[in-house]
Amino acid sequence: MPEHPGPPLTEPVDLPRIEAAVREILLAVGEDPEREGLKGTPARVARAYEEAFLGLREDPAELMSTTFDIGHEELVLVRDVPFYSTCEHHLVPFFGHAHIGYIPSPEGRVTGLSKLARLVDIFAKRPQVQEQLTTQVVDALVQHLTPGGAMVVVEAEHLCMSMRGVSKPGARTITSAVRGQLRDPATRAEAMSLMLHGRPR
Ligand SMILES: Nc1nc2c(ncn2[C@@H]2O[C@H](COP(=O)(O)OP(=O)(O)OP(=O)(O)O)[C@@H](O)[C@H]2O)c(=O)[nH]1
Ligand SMILES: [Zn+2]
Repeated sequence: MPEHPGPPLTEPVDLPRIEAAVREILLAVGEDPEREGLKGTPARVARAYEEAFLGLREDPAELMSTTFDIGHEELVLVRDVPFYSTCEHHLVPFFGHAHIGYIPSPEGRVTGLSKLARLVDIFAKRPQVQEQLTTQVVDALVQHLTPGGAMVVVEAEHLCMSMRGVSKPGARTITSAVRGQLRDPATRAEAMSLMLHGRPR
């Protein structure tokens, strides 16, 4: 599969295959998959992965097809959108908040605010790295809304850095991706301060 998002997958998740794999993992760590507490686990994990990777089967183009003719050509910003994603290196969660801004253009389109939050979920619900999540959201805005500018900032904690490995709970990673007019330093600074103003440290 390409690193960059391809078309949405049409085949459903192969739940029995995940179940078999989870059973193998349990056996490999020395557990008994037949014991009472673990009996339903492979099936539960399969459903949990299906949910965690829903975004592989969702289409950003379809989501962004609801648009309005509002005639607003100033910054639109939705901030503090919570998300949960899955680190593609360790298959453990990373989670936090996304801030999404864009400047509509006369030749472009304005979409519903909820669609910006849904767009984050479409890309978060895939095996991901934070940088790629950030650029995929901003590039989808550019592709589907043809805005004057677009900017996405993602703040997240990675459980692969908190609960294991380097063990640094509380460390937060901030990534940003900026396109078009929002690359102008003054506009970018304004958007960034609106995105991060008053956030708890
Ligand atoms: N750039 C980037 N790195 C990430 C992200 N999520 C996890 N990582 C890093 O991916 C790296 C994988 O490193 P490896 O050395 O292959 O794996 P590892 O031995 O498990 O590394 P440690 O996590 O340091 O124990 C780690 O440094 C993680 O912190 C992400 O979203 N973006
Ligand atoms: Zn990781």
